[in-house]
Amino acid sequence: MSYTFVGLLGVFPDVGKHFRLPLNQAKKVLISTNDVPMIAIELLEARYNTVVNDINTKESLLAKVAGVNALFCSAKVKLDIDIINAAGAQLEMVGAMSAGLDNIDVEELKRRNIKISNTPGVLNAAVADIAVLLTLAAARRLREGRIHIENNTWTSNHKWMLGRDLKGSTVGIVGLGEIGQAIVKRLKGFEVSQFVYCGHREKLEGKELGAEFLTFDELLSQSDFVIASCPLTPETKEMFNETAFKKMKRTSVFVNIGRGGLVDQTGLIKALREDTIFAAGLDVMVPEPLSSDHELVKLPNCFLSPHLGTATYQTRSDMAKLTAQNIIAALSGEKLITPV
Ligand SMILES: O=CC(=O)O
Repeated sequence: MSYTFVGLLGVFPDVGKHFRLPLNQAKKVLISTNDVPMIAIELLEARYNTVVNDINTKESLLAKVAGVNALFCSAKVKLDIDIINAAGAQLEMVGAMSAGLDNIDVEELKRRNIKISNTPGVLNAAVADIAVLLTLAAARRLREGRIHIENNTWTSNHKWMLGRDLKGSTVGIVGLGEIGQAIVKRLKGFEVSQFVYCGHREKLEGKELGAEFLTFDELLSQSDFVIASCPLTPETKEMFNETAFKKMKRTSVFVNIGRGGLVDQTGLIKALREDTIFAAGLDVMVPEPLSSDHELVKLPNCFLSPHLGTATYQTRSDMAKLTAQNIIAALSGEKLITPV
């Protein structure tokens, strides 16, 4: 590169975008969803033969994935062994624009030495904010209150619509990963009296946050708020079932920002209907999207949000950029930024 051109880049950084030749047109990247923030598309298009498609079914992914070196994927379609086989032996990298990997056959990808990345870190704040929102909304009966306004049944009575306090409460975090820790940091401002958590092992971060490590059963019976912030794995599948809800306090609030599959929804519906627990706030459920006539939608003590955990402009943009940067690292033979 000439000094003049390098100098020009310093003064007009955008010039590089127009003059830079694709580094490797021979490498093919498939972005499997067309709703990805532009930043990621631009980063990849500038370097590789990049195809953007809106893929919503397994059949269309099977048809489009053949011959790609890297796949930028969203959670719309399960990435199973059929897709991996259809891609072909040249597949080097799968970049997931999500923290959760329950939709991807990670084991099979690893067995074939295909690199994988996800997007931890950049989404912690947004997801933790939603957890706080759901905790407060469920505890203070926001859905029920709204129904009363709509039905003209708003009552002035000192015993009407009483909720549960975070102040002085015990909050139990199931899965004290980065998101769980971000939730604790936020809730500290609400004068919670004790934080407890459970998971595979006691963590230094738990000690630093002043949270006590308990077994799952101890956490259920001692917590006023139980917040699920763990990944969905065969081990955690439906861990919140009828038995678990029975171990919780009748006054307790259950919040889920992990995955819908963590919950046996029939058990949850029963617990909410029979006042085994006080209320629930869910950002994730099964299936997604949930149909409007689903029992969970009808329950007044269940506050739902449609999987909005990472849905902010900044977070989605950061997730897309990180996914693209991981793909670039993989295709350049460099270390991934956030490998799985
Ligand atoms: O649910 C969102 C994610 O896993 O990123």
